[in-house]
Amino acid sequence: MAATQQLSNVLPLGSSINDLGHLEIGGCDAVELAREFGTPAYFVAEDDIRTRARAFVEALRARHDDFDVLFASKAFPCTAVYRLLAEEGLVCDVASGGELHLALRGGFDASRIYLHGNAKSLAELEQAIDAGVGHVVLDSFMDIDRLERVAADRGVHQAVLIRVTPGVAGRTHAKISTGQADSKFGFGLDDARLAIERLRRSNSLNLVGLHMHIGSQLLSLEAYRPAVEALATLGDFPTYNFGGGLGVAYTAGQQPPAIEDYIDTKISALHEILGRDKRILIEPGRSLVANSTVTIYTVETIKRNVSTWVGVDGGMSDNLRPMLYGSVYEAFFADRAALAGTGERAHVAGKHCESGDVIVRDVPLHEPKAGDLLVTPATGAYGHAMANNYNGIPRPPVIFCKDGDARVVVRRETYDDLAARDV
Ligand SMILES: Cc1ncc(COP(=O)(O)O)c(C=O)c1O
Ligand SMILES: N[C@@H](CCCC[NH3+])C(=O)O
Repeated sequence: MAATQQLSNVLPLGSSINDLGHLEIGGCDAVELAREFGTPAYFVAEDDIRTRARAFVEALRARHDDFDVLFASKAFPCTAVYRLLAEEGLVCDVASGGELHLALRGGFDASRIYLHGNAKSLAELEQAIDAGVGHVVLDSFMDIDRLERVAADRGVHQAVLIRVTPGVAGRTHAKISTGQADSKFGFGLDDARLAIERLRRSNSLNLVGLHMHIGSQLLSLEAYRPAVEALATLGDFPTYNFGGGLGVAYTAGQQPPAIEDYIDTKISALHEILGRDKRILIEPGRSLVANSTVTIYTVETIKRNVSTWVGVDGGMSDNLRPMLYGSVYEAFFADRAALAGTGERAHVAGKHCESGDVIVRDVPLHEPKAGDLLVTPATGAYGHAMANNYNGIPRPPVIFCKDGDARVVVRRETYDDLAARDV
C-alpha cells in the first residue's frame, strides 16, 4: 500500500486499490475497464476534474469579487470535457477554429469563449465573429488589422484583449516557456504600447484589457510578480488575464504548488500592483485535467539486452510528451497496484518506429510479462490533445469513469477512419 500512497499525488483523486489488488479509478476496477474498452485507452475520473475546477473557483472567490476561470481547452479538447467544465461554470479559451467548434458543441455559450492564436486565419476570425465569441485575444499587428476588417464588415463591435510577452519567462522546459520577449506569441512591451494606441483609435475593436501567459508546467510561482509589474507599465485596464501555467505532479516525488497558493500569488500581485477594482481571468489547462486520467496499455513483448524493454501497444501516438520534452511518468501494473515502485528496472517502449519512442525510462516493474496491463498516470493534459496516427495507429478512446460506471466519450478510431480522408 505504501507504493500507491506515494503515487497518490499523480493518480486521479479518489483512486484506490480494491480487495483484488487492482487499481480503481472513478470507482471502476482498472482491469475490468481494460477488458471492456480495450487498450490503449485514456480513463478519466470525472469527479477529479470537477473537484479541481471547484478548487480554482473557490480559491478565487475567497480572494476577489470579479473573476472568471477559463478552461485552456488545448489541454483536453473533447466535447465531454468542455461540457463538464461548462457545467462547473467555467468559461473557455480556444486556440483554433477546431477548438471553437468543439467548445460550442460541448455547450459553451459563444459569449463565454475567448479566441487565442498567434496565426489565426481569416476564416477562423470570421468563424469566431459569426459565432459571436465574447473576446478575441490579439497576438500581432496583422491580427489586429484582419480582425478589424472582419468586425467592420459585419458591423460588429468586438471586445478584445492584447497578449503581452512581459519579458519574464517562467522557469520550465524551453519548449513551453512563453513569456520571454523573443517569442512567437504576443506583443513585446514596446509593441504592446503601439498596439494599445492603435486599438484606442479603432471603431470596431474594443480593448478591454491585457493577457499574459508566461509558461506551462511551472513548479515555482516567483515569475508572476515581475510579469505583473511589467504589465503595469502599459497603463490601467479593466480586465487582466494572467494565463495558466500551474504545474502538476507527473512523478511520485513532485510537489507542485497548491491551487490556493497559485491563486494567492496571482491575486496578491493583482491587488498590490494593479488594484482591487479589476476583472481577473486565469486560464489553467494542465492543472485542471492532467491528474484526472490514466492511460492503460497492454504489454506485448519483453526483450532483455543491456536493458529490459517492456513493449506496449501504444506509445508516442497517444503520449507525445516524453518525445517532445523528455517528460517523465510513473508506470505500474493495474492488477498489482500495491507493488508499484518495486521490481526489475525496465524501459516502457512504445510500438512506433522511432528509437526515442520510450514512454517511461528506468522504472521498477514487478515481474513484467506479456498480457500485463500497464498504467501510466497523469495523462489527461496534452495526451489525447496531441495524439496522432503515426505508423497508422488509430487514436485511443476516452472513457469517463464515475461512481463505478464507465462510458465512452470519444470512441476509438478505426482503420476506416485512417483511410477516410484519402481520395
Ligand atoms: C495562452 C495560453 N493560455 C493557457 C495555457 C494553458 O497553460 P497550462 O496548461 O500550463 O495551464 C496555454 C498553454 O500553455 C496558453 O498558451
Ligand atoms: N503541450 C505542452 C503544453 C503546451 C502549452 C500550450 N501553450 C505540454 O504537454 O506540456
